Amino acid sequence: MEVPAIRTVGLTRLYRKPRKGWLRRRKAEEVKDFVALGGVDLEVRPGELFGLLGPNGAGKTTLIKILTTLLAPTAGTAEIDGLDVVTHAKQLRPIINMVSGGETSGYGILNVRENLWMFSRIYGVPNELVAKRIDRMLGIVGLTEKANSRLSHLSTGQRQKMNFCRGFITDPKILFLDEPTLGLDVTAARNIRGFIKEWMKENPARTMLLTTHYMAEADELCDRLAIIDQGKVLACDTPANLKRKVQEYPIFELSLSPGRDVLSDVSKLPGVHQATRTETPTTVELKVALKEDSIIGSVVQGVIAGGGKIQTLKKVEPTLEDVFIELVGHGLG
Ligand SMILES: Nc1ncnc2c1ncn2[C@@H]1O[C@H](COP(=O)(O)OP(=O)(O)OP(=O)(O)O)[C@@H](O)[C@H]1O
Repeated sequence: MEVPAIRTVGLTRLYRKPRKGWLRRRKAEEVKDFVALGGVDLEVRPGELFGLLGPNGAGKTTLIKILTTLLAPTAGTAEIDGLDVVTHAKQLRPIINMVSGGETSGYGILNVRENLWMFSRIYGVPNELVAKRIDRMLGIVGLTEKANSRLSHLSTGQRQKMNFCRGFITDPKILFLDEPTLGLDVTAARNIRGFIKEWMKENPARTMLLTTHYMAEADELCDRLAIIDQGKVLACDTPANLKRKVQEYPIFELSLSPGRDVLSDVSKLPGVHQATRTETPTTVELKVALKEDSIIGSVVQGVIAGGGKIQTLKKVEPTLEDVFIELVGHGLG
């Protein structure tokens, strides 16, 4: 039987949250446990590019930290390539690597090439391979010109690119990417997504677990994904199957001029399954999932009666955000 690349059973992590006055009186009854992960069961197959999609605070980083042996679970088990993250941490560390968006790793006084060389050698990458891999990765992220610049002289985005390189140069069997495109410009993020796909195709034995709260990124990259909120997995499937689940409700997007909030009026109309509102500096976007197409007539009337001014109206295909809204009743933002 195939050994799963990642397997968790009832994985739970509590954080001790000090209540007010904790510094003065640290009594047991004043400390309340916070459930960051509440019994997560997951199985990722070898070769899969698996996504974790969830809002801020959902538990994604906590899960990745446990899987990469940086944090101990409170209960449940987690295995990487058949090795338990607690009892076999030492054996599994050489086959994994992790990139965390927004993380500042490396030494400021070393330049980019020296930092990458150091991390590769710590992992035991043969010296003759290191230079080649560093050059390739720097080229991919567009950092070749900064190879000899000190880390402390790089911008935040450039450091993030170096972090990204660091994750790949050890050629891990299982790679964890926590928000890899966080804070990167559009072109850099696109290049990185392209490289992620290419890297996975290069060797079918590689597995990747990626967290993101960019839905388009999850949709574009992931073979399967788990939607996670408040420490629980709400759904787990391919992006296409997840979207199919919400296809029974036609979805319309109305762009309105800023003005009175008509969301609650629209939500109460018969035949409206879900309604959400997003504000941009110039417009208000109203998204409605309806029991059937014909209901849109009463939605338009309801918006106008409520004082809303409609700029555009279109029917749209469901996105992963619609799946998320269906599952938790609000958007990811
Ligand atoms: N060291 C800690 N002590 C107490 N609570 C913590 C700690 N680390 C995380 N938490 C809490 O656990 C929950 C999950 O946090 P986590 O960082 O795993 O979320 P996330 O899904 O990665 O969020 P984001 O997208 O914002 O990075 C949050 O409510 C957070 O406040």
